[in-house]
Amino acid sequence: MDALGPIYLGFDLSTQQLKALAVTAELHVVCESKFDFDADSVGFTIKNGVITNEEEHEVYAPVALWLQALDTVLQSLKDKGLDFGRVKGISGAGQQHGSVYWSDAAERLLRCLDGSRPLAEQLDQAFSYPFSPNWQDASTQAECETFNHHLGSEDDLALNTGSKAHHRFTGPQILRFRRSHPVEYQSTSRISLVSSFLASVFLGRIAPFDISDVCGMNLWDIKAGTWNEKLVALAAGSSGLTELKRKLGPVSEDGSGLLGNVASYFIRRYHFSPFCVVAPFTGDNPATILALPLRSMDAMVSLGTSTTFLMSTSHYKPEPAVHFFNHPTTPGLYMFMLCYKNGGLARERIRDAVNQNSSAKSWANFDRMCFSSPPLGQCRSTDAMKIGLYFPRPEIVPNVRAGEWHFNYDPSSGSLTQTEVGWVRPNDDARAIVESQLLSLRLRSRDLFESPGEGLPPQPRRIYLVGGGSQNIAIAKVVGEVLGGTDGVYKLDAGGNACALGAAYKAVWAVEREEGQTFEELIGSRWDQDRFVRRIADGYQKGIFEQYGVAVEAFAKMEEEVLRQEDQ
Ligand SMILES: Nc1ncnc2c1ncn2[C@@H]1O[C@H](COP(=O)(O)OP(=O)(O)O)[C@@H](O)[C@H]1O
Ligand SMILES: O=C(CO)[C@@H](O)[C@H](O)COP(=O)(O)O
Repeated sequence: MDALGPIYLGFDLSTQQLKALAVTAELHVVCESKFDFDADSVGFTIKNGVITNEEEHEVYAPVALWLQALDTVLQSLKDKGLDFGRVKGISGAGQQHGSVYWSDAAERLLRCLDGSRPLAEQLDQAFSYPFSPNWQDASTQAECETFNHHLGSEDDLALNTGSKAHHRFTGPQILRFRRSHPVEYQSTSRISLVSSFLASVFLGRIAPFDISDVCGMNLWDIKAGTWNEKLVALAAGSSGLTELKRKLGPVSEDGSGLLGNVASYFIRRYHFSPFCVVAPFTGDNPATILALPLRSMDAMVSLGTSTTFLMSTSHYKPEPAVHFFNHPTTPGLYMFMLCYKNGGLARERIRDAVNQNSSAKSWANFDRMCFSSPPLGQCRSTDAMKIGLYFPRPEIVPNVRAGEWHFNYDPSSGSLTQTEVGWVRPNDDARAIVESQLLSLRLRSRDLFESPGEGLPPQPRRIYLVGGGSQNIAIAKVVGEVLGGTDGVYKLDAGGNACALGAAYKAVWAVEREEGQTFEELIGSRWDQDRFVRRIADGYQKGIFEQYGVAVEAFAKMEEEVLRQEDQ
């Protein structure tokens, strides 16, 4: 490793932590740090990084918490010996959809930051509202209904903006914010996404939206590359389209178009070079697909607080069950995504139940149950398949209330019964929750795949696991069994966080690319496959994959049944 060469920083401001990571121009990770919101913050009443108001289905986070996290994480990188003077470029990622409401004083306060005092203290007056709605928020059902009908149907909205209306998407959230906090809305000078908020702090002025993250708002017309004025006007209401467009500000259409130099605060306090530049920050999912040169039949499964399924594709085929975003670096490519609210925290609940709710947070018992239970709880092929749904929070796909459901499916008769007969709970739930989350991914992604070779059923070529849950080999094994993957299941072995890594690579590319050189070309040429990824589980296994093929149909029936019960 070149001890004096340039360094690039990547940040990930996600639900439960702020992570930071430094790489060399050769893509080697040299330093990492993280700030866990629950464990490390001082003065905030939060759980899993957020505040929940069950009555209103609101979930939100205090913006000041993130400022405290940023100073602490930078100090910790410094304490670990990182020489900020070598940092040539910074990029980052934020949990998607969350909005930050800046006050009239924001630009002045950002411009005049004093390097001797912490950010949180100085930016206290920079916000017209102190909280950011979190992606787990489910308070905007009425606003979503309005959005879905505004262009015709939810299919029309999906075609235009890449997604149908979702509770967490920023357009419906702004509409609700304006209605429920009219005074604060009025005194908002600018609105940022979490990604552009963090970029703004580094820049010392409010940054534009990123071309990929802007697609998580239900406001951006992806094909036209402009705001959809009908939708912006809907969110703006009588306060006016022009005013909301001013609050939203510009969109940075070039994923590599440098935003400017780092603010003097960081030069004085942490000794950054005045030549260090800030590249656009993007959403945490778009940044995750930049952690490796992803090929078209590869899939990524992010096992973070949310579970997401990500692919890079040149086909734009939005429909209400899925999401399409602009690719964060490459015009003409898109990111396909499925997103589930009940990911890591839902699995943790089963882990805790298996541990008999002791204070031990070990995954060992959960993993043992996953390894020892047969697929779908079937000891013999004539046994019923055990399938379930595990939603401690209201779910996104399908849009259903919080709850837990258990079913048995008889493959020979095709009959599905809601029952716990034959279930040994909570032990059987360990494998069943992982299977349930993966069957939903398989159901909704299966049309994207072609057969990878003669005699093989359509499936991904390679599956990459990222996020906190990717450390879990038992989960990885079930991933290969349910989703297949002719090349196997892999884990990133370069640094603890794919999303921050992707952001750091984005900074490398933005600064070092030659004229016209794409992200995939530059990162592909420096990518060291043997060092950066590790095969952790088998993928396609003939017989088991087909068994789950039957279970996918049962799973679809189960969802229909639960939705039918909801409608009654
Ligand atoms: N060994 C493990 N097995 C399964 N899940 C794990 C393991 N370690 C961490 N996790 C999960 O990872 C989640 C956090 O993932 P992370 O990607 O850091 O989240 P986020 O980016 O959303 O803040 C936790 O909620 C936890 O459930
Ligand atoms: O809402 C979405 C994507 O649409 C979530 O994926 C958030 O982007 C937050 O993800 P975590 O990294 O915190 O799980």
